[in-house]
Amino acid sequence: MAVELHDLGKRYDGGAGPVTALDGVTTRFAEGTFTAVMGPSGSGKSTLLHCAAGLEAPTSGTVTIAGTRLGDLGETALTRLRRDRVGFVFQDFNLVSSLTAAQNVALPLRLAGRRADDELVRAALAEVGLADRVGHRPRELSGGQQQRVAIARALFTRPAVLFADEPTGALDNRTSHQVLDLLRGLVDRHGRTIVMVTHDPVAAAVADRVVLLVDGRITDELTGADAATVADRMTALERAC
Ligand SMILES: Nc1ncnc2c1ncn2[C@@H]1O[C@H](COP(=O)(O)OP(=O)(O)OP(=O)(O)O)[C@@H](O)[C@H]1O
Repeated sequence: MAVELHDLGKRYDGGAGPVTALDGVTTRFAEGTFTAVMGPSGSGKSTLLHCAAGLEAPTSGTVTIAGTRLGDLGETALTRLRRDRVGFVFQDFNLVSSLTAAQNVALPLRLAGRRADDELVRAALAEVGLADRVGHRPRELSGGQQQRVAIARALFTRPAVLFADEPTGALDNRTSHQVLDLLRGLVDRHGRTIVMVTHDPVAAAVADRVVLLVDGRITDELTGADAATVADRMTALERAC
């Protein structure tokens, strides 16, 4: 199993009073599967992704990635696991503007004091369809191409799972489709495991499974649903909230 979440809870004790962002989430993301996480605004989707990726510590419950329980790790081991076993892509790409596509892909390894093999970097960019953009800087790339560089960077260490938080949120429809096709192909052709937060039923329908969150709890799941079915379920959820 790529990722297992057991009875995950997350509470924020902010100035405005405590907020329960996750309330007993139990689920699993199997290797070679594509899962979308949906839910109304504030339902805990980003918190779920951050806790599952080890970017934030849950208040209770456990996260297990490729057989390793994150709560058992010290800070150094957790940093290493996050770097080597977890990929993360964000809505706004988070590329370094002064670096080329290839340098951006190699950056996490370089920051860890390791060298990235040029051929492997080139292959990673080829895997996302950017073999001819290796030397381009982010401003010389379209939004969709920048997101593909971010995906290549996230996958470079061959992580057990790729988490994507609204990866198509900043892209137009056509470019979104290209990025979603790429993600689907990474699962189908390369056996990657992807967990993606999205508001978009069309994006969610590309996944094998859609997990629906309400008030920090998983309330429903859909398997193999088309965009219309996902949209109907979301509308029903939002009406009930
Ligand atoms: N750092 C924080 N401090 C306090 N409360 C927080 C913090 N981060 C998130 N929350 C709260 O936790 C709840 C879940 O937030 P989260 O961002 O996970 O929701 P979301 O489903 O991703 O929302 P959206 O779709 O609007 O991005 C919200 O009520 C939010 O206000």
